[in-house]
Amino acid sequence: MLRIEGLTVALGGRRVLHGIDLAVAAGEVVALEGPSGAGKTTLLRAIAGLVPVAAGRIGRGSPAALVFQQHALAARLSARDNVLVGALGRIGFWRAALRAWPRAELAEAAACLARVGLDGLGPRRADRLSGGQRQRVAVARALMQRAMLLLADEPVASLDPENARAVLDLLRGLARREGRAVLVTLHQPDLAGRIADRRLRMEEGRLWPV
Ligand SMILES: Nc1ncnc2c1ncn2[C@@H]1O[C@H](COP(=O)(O)OP(=O)(O)OP(=O)(O)O)[C@@H](O)[C@H]1O
Repeated sequence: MLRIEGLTVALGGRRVLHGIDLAVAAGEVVALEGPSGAGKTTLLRAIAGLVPVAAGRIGRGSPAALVFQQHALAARLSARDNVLVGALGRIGFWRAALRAWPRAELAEAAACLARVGLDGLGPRRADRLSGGQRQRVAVARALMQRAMLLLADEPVASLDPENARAVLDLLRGLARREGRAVLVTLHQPDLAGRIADRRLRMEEGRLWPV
């Protein structure tokens, strides 16, 4: 699903990633650990096509969807409308702005919310959801993008242990049941051990097995 070879990225004139090699298979969960500033976020952003690549190549078997740790939702929009943002690429800006969502997209958004355990919470404003529920909406939006490659950057950093486990179990289930590839950065080794098939450590822009 993802194959990276010799990926080098420079930001602000400084090399941040040094010749990264990494493959993630369909159905696999890979956890990225490592100190702050090591380059984990930069790697996910490069895979998503958000930062320029200085050297190397990134092969994707599917579009990638990013799930951020926080500030990921439009606070004043409903959970459902936040999920529908994931369909913007298919629908186009003006139809979305006019709220002229095709019926099939509305049904798909409801199904995505149900798959993350938020059945019935579609109409609720994002800022009236709990932290765990918000993170589930962010995952539902990634599903709405129909991405088979999920890139989750500290998806549970702001959650209590119980909600953190629930969100990670959700990501793991999406890999297991639906064959999605998941690359997730995590600060807590215990959580990485719980979710990951494989754990990697990033230090100063290089990857090592844990
Ligand atoms: N836009 C930018 N311009 C210049 N340097 C940047 C930019 N963004 C990040 N960096 C630098 O790149 C390095 C890697 O940052 P990155 O955010 O990828 O680390 P990280 O491992 O995700 O850290 P954290 O765990 O704190 O999120 C850091 O030294 C950072 O200062």
